[in-house]
Amino acid sequence: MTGPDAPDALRATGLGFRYRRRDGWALRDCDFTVPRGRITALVGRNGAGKSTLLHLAGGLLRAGRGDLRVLGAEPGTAEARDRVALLTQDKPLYPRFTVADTLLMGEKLNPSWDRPAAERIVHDGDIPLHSRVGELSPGRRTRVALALALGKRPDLLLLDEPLADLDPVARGEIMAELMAEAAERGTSIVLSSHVLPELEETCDWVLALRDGRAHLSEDAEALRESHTVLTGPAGQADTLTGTHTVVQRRTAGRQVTALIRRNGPLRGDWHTAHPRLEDILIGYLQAEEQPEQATAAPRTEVAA
Ligand SMILES: Nc1ncnc2c1ncn2[C@@H]1O[C@H](COP(=O)(O)OP(=O)(O)OP(=O)(O)O)[C@@H](O)[C@H]1O
Repeated sequence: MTGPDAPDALRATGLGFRYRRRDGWALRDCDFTVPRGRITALVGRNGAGKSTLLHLAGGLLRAGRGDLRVLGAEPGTAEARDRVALLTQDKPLYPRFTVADTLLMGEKLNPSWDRPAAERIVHDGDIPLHSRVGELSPGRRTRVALALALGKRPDLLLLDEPLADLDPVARGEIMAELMAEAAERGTSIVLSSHVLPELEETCDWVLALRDGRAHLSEDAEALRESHTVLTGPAGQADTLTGTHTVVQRRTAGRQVTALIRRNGPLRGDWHTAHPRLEDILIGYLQAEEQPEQATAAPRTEVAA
């Protein structure tokens, strides 16, 4: 289904998961939605639960608690498998297959296989079709795995740290490929990465996990617009609490710098700056506690 009533790319309700050999929950009480047609940055510190979430969405794991839907379907069902492609960090490929064999396998397994798209990704990486997959560099293996995932022409593409092994040129090319895929076909893409600067221009939705919980799931532009970096005398820092959400605050001598989510006019004498998405995400990921929440106050634009 397409159009405004189409189901979300991801919808989690009270989602929880725990590994058998681990105390505690890898994911817990997760409630979030990721709309269709977005390129979503899935971010979080090491161990936050990103891979676990992608494995659940790809149907490799089953939710222990709550519910997760992919494009309205239960992950792992035939309906979801046809429409969802997952590229895991270990990029499972047959090492003894040649690249050509691998693409042929993709073609045989996927009725909607797009051979030109898959071959272009391999070709752009100068990867000879007769090379054995096991003899390729990790970055080139990533490209072949991406070719398999994109060649399937999925409606939802889940990528677990696809950029990690790629050189900077290849990272740029792959990100451009993903943006074109989303723009031309409306493919929803969820991409976990620690390379925050590269997400800035590509991603238009952010899903941030923290200690297994969904911390933010929000439009990237709305995040940029609602946050401000303030610098001013440390003595006036108290004017922020109670009105704004203070995501992060650092005091150096008599000066304080704070990243806030604005929730009303600013009081006091502040120098203000617009943060980059990267700064906002680092602010949320570094914050030791949940951000100091504002008490309910009317939401108005910043006067300063
Ligand atoms: N196979 C497993 N068995 C037991 N515990 C696991 C397993 N895989 C992950 N975990 C644990 O689950 C939690 C979430 O891990 P996960 O790999 O999902 O995090 P992540 O955000 O992807 O981390 P990273 O950024 O380091 O890849 C961590 O505490 C991790 O140690």
